[in-house]
Amino acid sequence: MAEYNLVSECVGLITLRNPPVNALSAAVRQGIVDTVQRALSDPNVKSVVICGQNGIFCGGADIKEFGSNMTGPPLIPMIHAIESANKPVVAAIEGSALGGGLELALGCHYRIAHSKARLGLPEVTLGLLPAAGGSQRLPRLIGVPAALNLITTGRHVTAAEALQLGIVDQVTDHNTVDAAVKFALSVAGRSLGPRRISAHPCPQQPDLDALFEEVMQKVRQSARGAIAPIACVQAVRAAATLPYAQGMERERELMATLFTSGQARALQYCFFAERAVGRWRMPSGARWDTSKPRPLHKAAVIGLGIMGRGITVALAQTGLSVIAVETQEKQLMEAKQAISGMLERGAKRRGVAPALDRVIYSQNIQAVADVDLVIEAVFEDIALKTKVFQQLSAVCKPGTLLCTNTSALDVDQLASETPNPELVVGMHFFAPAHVMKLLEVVYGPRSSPQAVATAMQLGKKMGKASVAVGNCRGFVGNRMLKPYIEEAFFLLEEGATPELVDQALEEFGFAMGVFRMSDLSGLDVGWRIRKGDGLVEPSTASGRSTRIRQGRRYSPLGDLLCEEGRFGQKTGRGWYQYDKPGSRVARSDPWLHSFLGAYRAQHGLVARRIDHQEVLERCLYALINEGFHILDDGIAAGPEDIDVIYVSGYGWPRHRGGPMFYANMVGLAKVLERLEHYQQLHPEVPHLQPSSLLRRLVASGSPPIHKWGEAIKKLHSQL
Ligand SMILES: CCCCCCCCCCCCC/C=C/C(=O)SCCNC(=O)CCNC(=O)[C@H](O)C(C)(C)COP(=O)(O)OP(=O)(O)OC[C@H]1O[C@@H](n2cnc3c(N)ncnc32)[C@H](O)[C@@H]1OP(=O)(O)O
Repeated sequence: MAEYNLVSECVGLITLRNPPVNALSAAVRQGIVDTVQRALSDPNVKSVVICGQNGIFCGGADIKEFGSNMTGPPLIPMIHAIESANKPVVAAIEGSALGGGLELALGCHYRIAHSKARLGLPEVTLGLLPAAGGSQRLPRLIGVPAALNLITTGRHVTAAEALQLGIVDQVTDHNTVDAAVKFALSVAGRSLGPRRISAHPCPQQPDLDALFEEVMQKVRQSARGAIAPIACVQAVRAAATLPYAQGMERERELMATLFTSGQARALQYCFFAERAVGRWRMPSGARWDTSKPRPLHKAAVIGLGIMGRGITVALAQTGLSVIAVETQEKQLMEAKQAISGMLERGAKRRGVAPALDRVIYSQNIQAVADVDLVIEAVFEDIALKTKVFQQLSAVCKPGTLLCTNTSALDVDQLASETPNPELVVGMHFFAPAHVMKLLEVVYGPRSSPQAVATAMQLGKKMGKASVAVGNCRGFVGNRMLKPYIEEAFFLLEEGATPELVDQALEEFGFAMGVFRMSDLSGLDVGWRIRKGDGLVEPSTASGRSTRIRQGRRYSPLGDLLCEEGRFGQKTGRGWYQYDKPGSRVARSDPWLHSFLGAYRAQHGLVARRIDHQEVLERCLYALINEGFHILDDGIAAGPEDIDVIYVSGYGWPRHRGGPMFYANMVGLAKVLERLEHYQQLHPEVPHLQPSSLLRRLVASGSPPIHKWGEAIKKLHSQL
């Protein structure tokens, strides 16, 4: 919908009205077509201003329409009609002008932006390209290199940067619509030819071929198999080399390939999934919209190792006062230096003053007496954490929320050690905590809805994808990682190499294969956990029986490497070799290959040829299968929660939508069939046994992913 008013006697003011972001739905497009026509045909109107209601210009095309039959006037002719108008049209940009919203503004003759506005062409993040002329107009307006940067990354720019680049004509700190109306009055009657961007030639660029070759190479590398960034480069190339009309034709062709692609579906699913996880709910019936978060002013972090330092930085950057506690003086001084450095670097990047004085350092846990929330980040040891929780319960004022940054320990057990278990939740950060996007907020059966709401809101303020999950071993992310890693170990026993497994996973789109990731995070982490679980045994024994532990297949390969002191990057040796400890470039290691050969010989294993498909099926389907168990157990509220966790915290390629979305794309029946196949071959591997939820979903006709929630409820009620 678009509203029309005549203001200042001769300016036609068109206001887009489609809350919350004034997306260009069919009704809005129709409204724009009608109101523009009205303004142009009214002889009293000398110029036109387009703005959006509620302080936001336009969030772009209506993404929800993409999956359906699109009706209403198409965007491209609508924008052409504005550009070819014989009266000046000014875009008054407040809040956001994104995607189709910015393309609409580029069709206007002038653009005035509020200083707090943000502009961008983020279509690439949805698996698309700016196909309402954006890929053709932006390079003509700001030149090829800058346009390539914006279009291939989808990044949003501030009004100041937009002014510098030449995207907007004026920036105001005052009322943007008033400024635009004033501006529109001042340009009434001026020649519009030079203001029509489509009529501009693209600014000359020396050695265009070399530029595009270089950009294409970079984009291919960072795209990890995503097709939209490549199509974006091709579209900008068309703008640089073809007349406008032919460039538009090329833009349309490229968009046609992207529009119906699985990648676009996956990326748009991720967009909505990220928003859906904010609408959390607990099995108790508590929900996001009925649970009020507690206001937070002061927080504390206990334990200033790597995690505690990152958490302190993340808290201080949200504007909270933080008491950072570390009992050992030397560690406290080291942490203070490290935290100050991180805050200074972060502030420099964001162009703000560092929040150094927001952090107070103390060796004494008594210093946290008056904080609203504490995040405990001491060593991962249940006895130590229990002690800290007991101390906190005695020290903190009544009502202080007690959060534990554990990655695997039982949040409910910790809660039971405190007099107020309802105040306890897990906040599982990922290292480095001030950088990584993911936060698992873990609730136990006794966590209060308010405690969960507060932790979720805090995560959002930190800019994290916060996902509320139930309490179980490994929560969601690490629980699903276990079968994935185990399958990778089994594949090595059967004849694969770390290089082969990693290559298959990286070609699939993972940032890093499982073995490179293991080298980065340290092999000793898993070793310690397996020791704690009583799985690690002396390495001298051989034969099949030593590879069955606690009644299931077990591979001691990781343990054997640790016994050799090969902990990964930090020791310069792991599944790969490195130039020196701490170095990041993984090189194939002949020692490892002969070690694998000797291991197979010792255990009577005959290496066979393993292809990429088997690697993907065994590692990914085992992980997905665990995801179905998690849904069945009610640990994650829906497949979106699992997918957001995997995309934002575990390097799962976003253009494949997350593991559960991927299973839906592959087909549940196919996933089930392959799991059954591998389970027959490896009966001693329980994680290959298809989950009963997967079986039930297939039996009920494999509903599409957005219907799983309903199906799960129905299946549970039939049990
Ligand atoms: C057969 C072949 C045919 C081929 C040819 C096809 C022709 C088609 C041609 C079409 C050409 C189109 C070219 C243009 C494409 C686009 O414009 S794509 C959209 C680009 N825009 C974006 O990516 C912006 C997305 N939105 C945001 O980044 C943020 O929402 C925001 C605008 C910055 C606001 O942020 P915030 O205040 O934090 O609010 P949110 O929580 O993010 O959002 C609030 C709710 O609004 C929903 N929403 C946001 N944007 C859109 C949108 N563009 N469309 C629909 N809905 C949107 C969002 O989902 C939230 O709602 P809930 O999910 O219900 O919470």
